[in-house]
Amino acid sequence: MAFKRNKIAIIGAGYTGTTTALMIAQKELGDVVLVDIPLMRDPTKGKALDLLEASPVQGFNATIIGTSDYSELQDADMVIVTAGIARKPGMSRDELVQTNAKIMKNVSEKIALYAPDSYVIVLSNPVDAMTYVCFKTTGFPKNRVIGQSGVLDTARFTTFVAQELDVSVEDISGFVLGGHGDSMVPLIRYSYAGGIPLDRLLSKEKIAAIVERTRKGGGEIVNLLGKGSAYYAPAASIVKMVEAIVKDKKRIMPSIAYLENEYNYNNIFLGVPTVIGGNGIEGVIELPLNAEEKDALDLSAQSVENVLQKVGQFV
Ligand SMILES: NC(=O)C1=CN([C@@H]2O[C@H](COP(=O)(O)OP(=O)(O)OC[C@H]3O[C@@H](n4cnc5c(N)ncnc54)[C@H](O)[C@@H]3O)[C@@H](O)[C@H]2O)C=CC1
Ligand SMILES: O=C([O-])CC(=O)C(=O)O
Repeated sequence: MAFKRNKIAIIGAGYTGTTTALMIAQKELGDVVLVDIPLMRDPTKGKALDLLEASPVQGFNATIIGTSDYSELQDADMVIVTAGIARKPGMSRDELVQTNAKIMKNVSEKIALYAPDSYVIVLSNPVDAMTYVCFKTTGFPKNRVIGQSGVLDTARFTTFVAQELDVSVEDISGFVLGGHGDSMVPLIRYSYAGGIPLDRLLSKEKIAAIVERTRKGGGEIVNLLGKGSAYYAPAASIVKMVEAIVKDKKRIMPSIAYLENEYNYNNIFLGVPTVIGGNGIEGVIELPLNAEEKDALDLSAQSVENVLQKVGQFV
């Protein structure tokens, strides 16, 4: 049997979806199918064609098609869901729940129908709850339904630390856990600059300011843009997860995983350290947390639970 390229579908051809498509194609991770709702003209086809026409210039090999026909998902190896609305300045992500849960349910039914063996990465907000809706609607096993937040939140954290220390971002490592909201939990005890614990290099006050900026990192961009939300760093974060799966890299990164007793939580999707490889989420790593860290994680989990209360009718 001949080898063939991966087929990666992206549902939602807006800012995050198209940026993700470009990065996937540039890295030759697979052929891309962009899916969006039908409109009078055909912007999804137009965006796909424009992306494809970048391939001879940059020298990447991938087909990119745009469609509103869900049957084009047929046999996709991976599906990325970015469909839905984004928040406006002054809104919280949680305020998107009613609109996006309806969209997520609809989209998830299509994924289950046309791509029943696919690995799904969810981006749409509020992402912890939307990943739950996708999991319940598709009926896929928990290793194949993954939400993206921790890679992005950690990237924001490491960006701010590197700026503060005036050192390379490559030398900063950290871990942001919990829900993708203002109560997310950057774990300072597990954060390093060149192997040196962060609290040896930065004052308590500086660290507290970075934690606060990280928690509000999405809102900072929403306010600066005025319309829409972040898309370059979110797309880069999804692509890191896609690459870990299609290349079976078994990378350790935070992702939104279904928990069955890990960290003492049940029947919830929450950001935790995971191993991501050819089987999707191959494991959840349970870090020992001190009382303060566990309290912070409990608070964050509670805010995800509060949003989950509102998706009852969609699962
Ligand atoms: N989890 C995370 O870290 C992040 C999450 N987000 C979230 O991702 C979502 C997308 O953000 P953007 O791409 O910036 O928004 P966008 O508005 O640019 O794109 C969303 C696209 O979804 C499409 N869509 C709506 N209903 C659909 C359906 N039933 N089927 C197919 N397509 C449908 C829209 O037509 C639109 O093109 C938002 O909910 C946003 O809050 C954004 C950044 C980071
Ligand atoms: O802030 C938003 O609404 C989009 C998002 O989740 C992020 O950029 O972290």
